[in-house]
Amino acid sequence: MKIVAADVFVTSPSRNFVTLRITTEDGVTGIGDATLNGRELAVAAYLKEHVAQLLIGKDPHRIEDTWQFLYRSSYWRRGPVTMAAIAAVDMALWDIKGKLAGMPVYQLLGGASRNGLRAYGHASGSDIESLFDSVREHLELGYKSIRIQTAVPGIKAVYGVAAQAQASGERYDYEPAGRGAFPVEEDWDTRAYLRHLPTVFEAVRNEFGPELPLLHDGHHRMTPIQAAKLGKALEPYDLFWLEDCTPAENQEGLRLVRQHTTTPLAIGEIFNTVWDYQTLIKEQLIDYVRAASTHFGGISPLKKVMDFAAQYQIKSGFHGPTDISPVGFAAQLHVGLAIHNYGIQEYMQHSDKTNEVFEQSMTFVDGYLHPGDKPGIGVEFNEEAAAAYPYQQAYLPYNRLVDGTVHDW
Ligand SMILES: O=C(O)[C@@H](O)[C@@H](O)[C@H](O)[C@H](O)CO
Repeated sequence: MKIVAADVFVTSPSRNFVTLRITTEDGVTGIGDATLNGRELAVAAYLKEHVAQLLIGKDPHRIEDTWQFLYRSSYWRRGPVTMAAIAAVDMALWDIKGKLAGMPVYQLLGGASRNGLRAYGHASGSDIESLFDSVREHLELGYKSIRIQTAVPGIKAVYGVAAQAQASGERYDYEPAGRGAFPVEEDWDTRAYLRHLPTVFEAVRNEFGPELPLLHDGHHRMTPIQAAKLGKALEPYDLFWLEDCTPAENQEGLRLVRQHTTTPLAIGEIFNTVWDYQTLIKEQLIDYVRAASTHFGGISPLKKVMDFAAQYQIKSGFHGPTDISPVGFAAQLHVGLAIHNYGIQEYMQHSDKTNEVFEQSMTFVDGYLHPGDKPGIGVEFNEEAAAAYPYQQAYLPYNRLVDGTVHDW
C-alpha cells in the first residue's frame, strides 16, 4: 500500500489550526495536528514545501521508519516547527493504521489500562468571588480537579485569567493568542505574585475543603529560588501540582526547587523531544510530564517518554489547551488510556465552531475523558467547514517588568 497525497489545511474556527491529511491509494485517510500557536504558517510551510512530497509512494504502515526518516534525514533536529510537522505525520499514520485494523489507536498501543481519564479544568477570576464562581461552574461541568489562576493586585493582565465571560458556544476558559498584527504587551511583578498567591489558595481551601485536587501554573515566570519559595509557601494547601515554575530550558534549576519543597512539579509543555526530559526524569526532578502529542513528534514519542518516565514513578499530565486541535487532543487521549502511568489530562473544551470543523468522538462524562471506539484517532476533518474559516494572524502576548525589561510570559 502507498501514500498518494499529503494535504495541509490552515483554518481558524475561533482560533488557528494546522491539519495534515494523508491519503492512501485505497482512499483511506488519516489526519494529524501540526498547530503551533502564533507560528502556524511556519509549520504549514515546512509540511507543504519540505515533507509532503517525501511521503508520496511511502508505505503508510511504516510509522516508526517514517518518523526516523523525517527526524534524521533533515539533519536539523528538534525544535517546535520540525517536531510539530513530524507529529502531524505520525498521528495521521496511526489514524490510518487504526482505520485499516478496524480498531481505535489505544487498542494498538496495548489496550485500555483504565475506564476513563481524569481531567482538570481552568478556573480563574479577577477577584476571590469571581474565582469561586468559576470553580463552582467547573464542578457543575463535572470536573473533579481544578486549576486555579487569579489576577494579582497591581498587575493589569495576568496569564491564565479569563478576560471576560465568553459568548455561548465560545467557551474558552482562557484564550491567550490575540488576533492582530502585533503581540499584546502584559505586565509582571514576581514579588507581588509571590505575596498574593498563597492567600488565594488559603481562601480556596477554606471554601472548597481539603479533598478537591487543585493545580496551578507558574507559566515560566520565576527563578529557581523564587519557585522554591512558592512551592514551600503552597505546601499547606496540598497542590496536585505546581506547573512550569521556572523556564523549562534550565533543567538543572529544578534541582534547587526540589531541595526545598515537596509540592509536586509538572513541566514540559514547550519540550519537543524525549531528550528534553532526560535530566528531569533520570534525576526525578519532576512528578508529571507535560508534553503534548502535537509539539512532541506525535503519538510514538509520547508513548516512549511515558515508558521511560514509568521507571521513575513519574506520571502523565499532557498539555491540553485549546491550541492543541481536537486531533492532537484525541491522539494523546489514546496514549493516556493505554499507558500504566497516567496522571491527569488538561481539558479546556473547544468552541462549537472548532467542533464543527473537527467532528470528535471523544466523550467527557462525570469528569472523565474517553477517546471513543471509532477506528483510528476518532476525529473527522470537515474540509468544507474548514474553508469557511480562513487563517487569521494571531500572536501570544509577552510580558514586561515595571522598568520595561522583557520577562517570561
Ligand atoms: O498550561 C497551559 O495550558 C498553558 O500554559 C497554555 O495555555 C499555553 O499558554 C498555551 O498553550 C500557549 O499557546
